[in-house]
Formats: sequence, structure tokens, C-alpha cells
Amino acid sequence: MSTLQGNKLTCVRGDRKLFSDVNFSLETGGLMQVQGRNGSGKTSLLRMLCGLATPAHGDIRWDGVEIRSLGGSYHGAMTYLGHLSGVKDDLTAIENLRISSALAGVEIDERKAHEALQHMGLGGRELLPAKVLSQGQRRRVTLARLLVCQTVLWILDEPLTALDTTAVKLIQDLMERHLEHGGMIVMTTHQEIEITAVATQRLQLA
Ligand SMILES: Nc1ncnc2c1ncn2[C@@H]1O[C@H](COP(=O)(O)OP(=O)(O)OP(=O)(O)O)[C@@H](O)[C@H]1O
Repeated sequence: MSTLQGNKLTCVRGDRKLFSDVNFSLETGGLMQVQGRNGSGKTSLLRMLCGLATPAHGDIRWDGVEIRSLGGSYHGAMTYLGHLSGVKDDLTAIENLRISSALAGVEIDERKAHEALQHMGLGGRELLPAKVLSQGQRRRVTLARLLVCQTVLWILDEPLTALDTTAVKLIQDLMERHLEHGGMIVMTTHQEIEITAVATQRLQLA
């Protein structure tokens, strides 16, 4: 059983306070959807949750311990997929997946990468340089990480952007399975998502 908690979080960007006194607690099997208008600080909050940004006030705790003091053991439990796809143009889909996984500490062989990309509907595209893939296909390459990572906590910034209805359904099923198996997800999306049978909470930023 794991818990991610945000306590009295305040975010300041430049000279603006984006949000303050944000509190939440997310447990095993739970999904938290972060909502709010453009510029309300959703990405900023997600970056805080993965330790890429520091709250001006408040703290973030994993199993009761402040994430900054956990360092590597927290990062080993978490996968963050940012809204900019992070796919490198000159690498093939397979290379992109293998390298991004390795950078996150998970070595996968070519066969496993191949299987994950096939599952994401990229069969036959695995050896093309990413620059010739469509926007939705590039997004699918990024999301293939979720099939090979073995982390409890997924932090996903606009994962459904640019996806067609088939891919949206694929990702929703993947998220449902992850939650059913004791995972946790924090995500932003401007789209409606349909994930059933899980503890869902919404965190609204002003
Ligand atoms: N380094 C920075 N310096 C100053 N302002 C910043 C900086 N980084 C982000 N901001 C501002 O903080 C605000 C919140 O940005 P953020 O990306 O967190 O919003 P968001 O809720 O994710 O928006 P969207 O729905 O458009 O993705 C924006 O107005 C942005 O311009």
C-alpha cells in the first residue's frame, strides 16, 4: 500500500502565485485528475510531484516521507510522461523507446520494445525515424513506455492529446489495468476520460 500526499502546496512562477494551499492524498488503486484552465498550473504541479520543481510552500510525501529526501527510491517508483512528447526525430521508434526506458532505469531488449510498439498500434513503423511519424504516432511511442515500466506511480501530463479514439481506448484500458493491479495515476487532461471501478478524485486548480 503506497500513498502520495500533497500538503498545503503553493506554486509561484515568475512573479505570480499560481495556486496555494493545495492538499490531496492518493492511495494504491487511485486516480487523480488535475483540472483547470490553461495556465492554472497543472503542469507545474505535476513537475513538483516528480521532483523537477520545488513548491514555494508545503511538501510532497511518498509513504509519509518528503520526496526530496527519498531521491532515487522515489524516482524508481514513478514514471513521468510530460506533455511535450520527448521523442527524438532521428531515432527510430524502437530506439526512442529503448533509450527513454534506459534513461528511466529500465533496460529492455529489442523484442520487448517491438512488442510494446505493436501493442500501441505501431506495427510496421518500428524502424522508421520518428520524424516521419504523425503527431499521434509519436505520442503512441511515448506512451509505449507505460507498457514496459514497472513503476507504481504514473504521472501523466495530457496523455490523450493527439490520440485517435482507438488509442484513447487503449490508454484508458492500460490505465484501468494499472489501477486494478495496485498502481496509482496522477494525470491532467482536457478530455473526458472513462475509467471505471477505481477510486477517482478530481483536483481543481483555480
Ligand atoms: N519559468 C517560468 N517563469 C515564469 N512563468 C512561468 C514559468 N513556467 C511557467 N510559467 C507560467 O506559469 C503558468 C502555468 O503554467 P503551467 O504550464 O503549469 O499551466 P497549465 O495549467 O499546465 O496550462 P495548460 O492547460 O495550458 O497546459 C503559465 O502562465 C506559464 O506561463
